[in-house]
Amino acid sequence: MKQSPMSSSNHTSNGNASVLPLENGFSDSLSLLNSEKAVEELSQQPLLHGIDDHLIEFAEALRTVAKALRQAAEGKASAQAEAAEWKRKYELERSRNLHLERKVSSEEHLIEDGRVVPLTNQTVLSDGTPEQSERCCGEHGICSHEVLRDGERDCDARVVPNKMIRKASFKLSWCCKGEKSDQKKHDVVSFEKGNITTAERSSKQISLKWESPPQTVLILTKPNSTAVRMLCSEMVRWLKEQKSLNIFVEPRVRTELLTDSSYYQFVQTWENDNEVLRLHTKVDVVVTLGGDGTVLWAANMFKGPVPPVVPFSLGSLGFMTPFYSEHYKEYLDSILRGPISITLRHRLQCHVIRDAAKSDLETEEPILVLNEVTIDRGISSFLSNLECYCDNSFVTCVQGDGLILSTTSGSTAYSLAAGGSMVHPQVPGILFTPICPHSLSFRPLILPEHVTIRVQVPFNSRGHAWASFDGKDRKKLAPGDALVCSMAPWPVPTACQSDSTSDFLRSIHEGLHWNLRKTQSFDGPRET
Ligand SMILES: NC(=O)c1ccc[n+]([C@@H]2O[C@H](COP(=O)([O-])OP(=O)(O)OC[C@H]3O[C@@H](n4cnc5c(N)ncnc54)[C@H](O)[C@@H]3O)[C@@H](O)[C@H]2O)c1
Ligand SMILES: Nc1ncnc2c1ncn2[C@@H]1O[C@H](COP(=O)(O)OP(=O)(O)OP(=O)(O)O)[C@@H](O)[C@H]1O
Repeated sequence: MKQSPMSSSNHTSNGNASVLPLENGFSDSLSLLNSEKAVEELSQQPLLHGIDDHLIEFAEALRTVAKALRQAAEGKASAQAEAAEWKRKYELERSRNLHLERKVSSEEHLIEDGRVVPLTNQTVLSDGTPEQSERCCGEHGICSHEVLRDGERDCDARVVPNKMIRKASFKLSWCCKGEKSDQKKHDVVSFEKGNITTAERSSKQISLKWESPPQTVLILTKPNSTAVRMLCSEMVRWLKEQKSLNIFVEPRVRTELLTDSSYYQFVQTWENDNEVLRLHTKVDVVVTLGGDGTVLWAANMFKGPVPPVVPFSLGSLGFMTPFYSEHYKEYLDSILRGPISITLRHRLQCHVIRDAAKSDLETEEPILVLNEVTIDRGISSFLSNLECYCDNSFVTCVQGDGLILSTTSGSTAYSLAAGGSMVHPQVPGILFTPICPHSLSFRPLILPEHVTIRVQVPFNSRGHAWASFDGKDRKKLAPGDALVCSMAPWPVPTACQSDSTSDFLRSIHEGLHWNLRKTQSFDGPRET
């Protein structure tokens, strides 16, 4: 339809306030009305001889279309008129406020050395009007940090315009489990002038740059695999001869290497658990050869800080193993040079507190998990009954097969199988996923990383519960026992093949064939 020459005007020819210009591709209502009139005129002209029924039908159709368009335009016109009315009211209110503002600030002067000085920190322009120094949102915007002025209302609800309201100032502080810590204050959030702004992201792609060259590598391997064993001996030789590195392996692997050849005498190992506890002080890089289970194994060896882990894929799935073993030389070459993109995989720290314990501090050795801790009914045939608390607030009572408390790295493992969401490993959070809950309304939760979760086996529970850690180390929980779980201070830094996000997406595509569907054919019904 042709645009009416008057379509950009806000007024009709009879001077009535009408329709504002339309911005959605329609012509304005006036042109629609004109079209309808034209159709009307056309249809009322006497039929010329020879014009057949088609023309009548055509005119009827045009009239219907024009009528529909007119109705649409009228609807839009009334909405726009209403908007215009609101805008007018807003402008009126705004100019009244500005007027009051000027009045108040002119009353707020004090005499200093015989000069008139404004009380506020506003600059006064040459004409005496105060300059709006914080007008950052454009002419019609209201910013939260602007000083808002308002009036008190008298008993007849009339505005008495003399009271000035300022935004209250405040301070933010950070605390976790009762302890105050302002360390992150200016890293992540700023709160200058009463405005809270996220200055930085709390989690980012992390890059590791060596400040001195790595010297010692620990190689951990999946047992009972010929392919892994062959690759391990080849890699040890290359790292020694080409990179002159110190090499540590597990006692089992050293024995295997020496069975193959006495050449491997230089390979180091440990003799007892105490030496394992001190490994992080000697090892610069950990290489894993296996699947996800080997990465879990490596994480489990470090009860405190973990050196960067380079996971090579020699398993079937490999969500945490982005490196292809065929290209190990190129990968290791670039990793030893740095910088490396890493994913900081958070771990959960779990404590079992027995009923007999006098306080929550009396716990068994903490256990760190990279994937999850599972509390289930084990071999018991009874429904498990678990009372759950988050920072001492009651969450729910899980009645079903059990509960999974998972890290975001573990979100693609058991938690996924139990219906939990898949979460990017760099997202800080704890997944709370029930296993076969006997309830129609239970849904998995994701809780923030700073909380402490307590799972209590109630005294009235019919059976025991069993806790397992990354699928291992089962511990029996009797009625009255509890498991307390929070984020551990030592994450597992795993090297990325490209970056944390690309590696995560590639693993869910390749590992799970996530959302793989044949593309719908072009051939078929289509919108016209
Ligand atoms: N129903 C289930 O899905 C189920 C049941 C029990 C245990 N698990 C998982 O197995 C893990 C132990 O792994 P394992 O290799 O020692 O035992 P495993 O040899 O029995 O392998 C379990 C499978 O889980 C995969 N897996 C492990 N961690 C993963 C992760 N973060 N993301 C995606 N997949 C992952 C492994 O690749 C493997 O295919 C447990 O932590 C638990 O998450 C899953
Ligand atoms: N160094 C190790 N010593 C003892 N056991 C290990 C070691 N590395 C891995 N395992 C165990 O071996 C099992 C299998 O390991 P992993 O998951 O790495 O291989 P996979 O099962 O072939 O891989 P995928 O799960 O991808 O198919 C796991 O239960 C894991 O705990």
